[in-house]
Amino acid sequence: MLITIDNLLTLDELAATRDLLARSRWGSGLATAGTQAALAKNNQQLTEDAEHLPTLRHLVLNALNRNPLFFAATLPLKILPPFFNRYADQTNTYDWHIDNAMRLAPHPPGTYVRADISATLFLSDPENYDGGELTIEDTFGSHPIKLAAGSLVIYPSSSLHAVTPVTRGERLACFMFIQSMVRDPGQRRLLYDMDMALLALRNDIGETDPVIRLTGTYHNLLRRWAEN
Ligand SMILES: O=C(O)CCC(=O)C(=O)O
Ligand SMILES: [Fe+2]
Repeated sequence: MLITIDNLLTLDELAATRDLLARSRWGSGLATAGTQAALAKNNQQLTEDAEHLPTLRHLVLNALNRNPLFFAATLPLKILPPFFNRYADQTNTYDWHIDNAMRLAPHPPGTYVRADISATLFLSDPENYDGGELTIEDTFGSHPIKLAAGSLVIYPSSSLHAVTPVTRGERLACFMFIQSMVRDPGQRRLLYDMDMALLALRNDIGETDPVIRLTGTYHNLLRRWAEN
């Protein structure tokens, strides 16, 4: 399931994010790449000791946590602290890869986040760079994604994806990995569809007895499938 969320960041948050990134130094994207990803990855990334990284992470996590669509689509259990990347120099790119399944969490020490869902938050205006499409493959084909600054795409971490070379300008983004309460993408999809249909029904006809019963069924399915 590939879902976009427009305007995850407010204009003020987007401006603050860009300002902090403009005052940051970029390191090699290879810092968080495994051996296979290292062959595909040619971009830049904020290093873990970057001065503004805690503020940037706080800003993005705050925007995710207040967004009901993000919650409904991901059912987040754990979110790895977001990373920030940059593609520029007319060459940066990220070739086809699948994200690692398990990522070491900063705390508690020795624990892992299972990447069920990957997400990219676009931070540059699309007209200011060429290329840089995040291309995601699923059973329905290949989907090139290039969103307005401040908008987010989420997709299953199990999908093959790539970022095409940025041949003009710079592409700034924040990328993240989420462990869902519901591990299975098919079950997650059913819950999301049901949640959205219930939302529409509630708006159309209000909290009628069948709507209350169906909402109960949503929660009972979640109770059956959720893990923590
Ligand atoms: O830059 C992006 O949009 C995606 C980055 C990515 O796929 C990764 O870091 O694993
Ligand atoms: Fe990736």
